[in-house]
Amino acid sequence: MFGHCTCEHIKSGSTLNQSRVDTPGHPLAAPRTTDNKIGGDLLIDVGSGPTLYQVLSGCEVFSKVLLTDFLEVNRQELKKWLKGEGGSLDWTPYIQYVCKLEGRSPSEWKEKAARLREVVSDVLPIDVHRAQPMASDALPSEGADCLVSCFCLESVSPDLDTFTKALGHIGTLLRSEGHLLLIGALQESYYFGGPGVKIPVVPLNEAQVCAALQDYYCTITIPQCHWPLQPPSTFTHSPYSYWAMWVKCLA
Ligand SMILES: C[S@@+](CC[C@H](N)C(=O)[O-])C[C@H]1O[C@@H](n2cnc3c(N)ncnc32)[C@H](O)[C@@H]1O
Repeated sequence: MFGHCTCEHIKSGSTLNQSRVDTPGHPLAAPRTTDNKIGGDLLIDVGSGPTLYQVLSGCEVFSKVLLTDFLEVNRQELKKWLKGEGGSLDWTPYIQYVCKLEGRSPSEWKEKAARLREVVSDVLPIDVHRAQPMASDALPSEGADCLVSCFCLESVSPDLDTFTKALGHIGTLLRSEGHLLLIGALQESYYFGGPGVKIPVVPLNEAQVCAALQDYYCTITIPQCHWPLQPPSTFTHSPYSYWAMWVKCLA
């Protein structure tokens, strides 16, 4: 089954490490640390899983954030953290680290956690394989100002064609000229969601991802940015890099 990584896998420690945010020029920190003027009313995180690192900077520059996932168990984990319930994943070191990336004091982490809890308005179901991935009343008719999606599309798509279509489906959630912030792994064919839980991934190269994007999006505002996994990952064989791109959407 593609992409069914849950909080139990994450808690086992195999899918989460600081390399996901510990990266020079990490695009998730970029809204606050570069000249790129990304921000607005609504940010949707596509395929959140049970994780929050991907919206730790975005929550500062959007007034509303929607988290989404296919699996109820992941949505429940996110809701647990948002409600401050015990037993949820501890995001403190990540929040402190992102504060540092943003040039703030790590001691400001509590303010960031409070801001995140304030702006996340819901955690909703999504299926990127459907032409309408979310319920029609889940977002404003004009669409979101920005989408972020991390390690989702390639891990839930069995082949390039499905990946490409999924990119088009999520584009329907985005307003005209909104931004898509896409992060993923290149040349990855599997990752370990937990000990012994091998999850298949469609291996993609940069040219394939760019071609798929060009089917639906335009104006690549920041070209692709590659960075090595540091430290080398124990949960994937993806050789050297994650991949990121910011794209403006066609109407
Ligand atoms: C590799 S995980 C990535 C999670 C998170 N974004 C991260 O960076 O750690 C892929 C996520 O996609 C979700 N997923 C599986 N099938 C999906 C689908 N058809 N549509 C949207 N998300 C799906 C899984 O539940 C899982 O949380």
